[in-house]
Amino acid sequence: MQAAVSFKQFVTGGGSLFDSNVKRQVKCCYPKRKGMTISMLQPSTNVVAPEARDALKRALAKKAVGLVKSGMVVGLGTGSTASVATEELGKLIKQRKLKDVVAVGANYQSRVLARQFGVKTVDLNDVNQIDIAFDGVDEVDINKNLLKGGGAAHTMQKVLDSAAKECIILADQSKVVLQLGTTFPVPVEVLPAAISPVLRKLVTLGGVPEIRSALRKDGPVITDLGNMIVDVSFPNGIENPAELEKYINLIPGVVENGIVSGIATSVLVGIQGGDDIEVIDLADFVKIINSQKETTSA
Ligand SMILES: O=C[C@H](O)[C@H](O)[C@H](O)COP(=O)(O)O
Repeated sequence: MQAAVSFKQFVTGGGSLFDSNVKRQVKCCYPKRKGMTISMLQPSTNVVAPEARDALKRALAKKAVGLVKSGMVVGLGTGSTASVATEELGKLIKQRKLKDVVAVGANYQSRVLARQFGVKTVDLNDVNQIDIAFDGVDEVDINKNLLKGGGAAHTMQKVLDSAAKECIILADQSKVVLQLGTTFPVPVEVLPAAISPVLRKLVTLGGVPEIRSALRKDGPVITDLGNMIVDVSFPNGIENPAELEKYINLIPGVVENGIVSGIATSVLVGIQGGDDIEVIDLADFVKIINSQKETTSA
């Protein structure tokens, strides 16, 4: 918990699939799936109530760990969703439903949690490969481009996620957006000694950079890797995530940024309708949205 600089200052208008034109179309006629009234999705606000959010995270986590097989090396992401997945993984190991599973944690916190939940951790450099990685996300678009780094851990998350044969992203419905960068800034990890020139370069890319301040400590957030985090808002959203990801990383002094294109192999979306929770693939979620657009425009 270190974001003393509220993300709200970066909000440039809703970027959710349920906002803008799509919002009005989906609002009244969201279809039923398996008897579930998804019209309860509350598209007008696209806010998932905190109680529902916890239930969605749990459902996502259970679905994700169901993909793990005995003997696998698992990559553990960070954040509240990935933490629940670690907890669920620990349960399966404790119940002996999974054997010989080891995990690589993306940061200090994920390793601590793994040990707490009885998941054996190993160093990334001690394994030949990661079989499957789970991770949360701040935003995901319909092409599986991700925006990560709300917890300032995106650099090692990207290393783990890209090293994994399968990278499974866990997102509740509020994380799915039409365009990245509309509700979150892009976190950029920067060498402290290079902070000023990097800030200037980020402005030339059209960004509005702000150094992330620590909570309950004066001064900036310092990452597990000893660097600073600059949150860069893009007032019109991000048109080409893969391109911007590359351009930011080309700035000398930048360690890594939170745009993740071309790495997620699967995105699981947790949706809620009333008391019902369901986890579906992003592609199916998009199909539902598109079918509604067709229905309403017919
Ligand atoms: O650095 C943090 C990560 O990118 C998290 O995966 C992301 O912030 C999502 O976190 P949460 O699952 O708590 O919403």
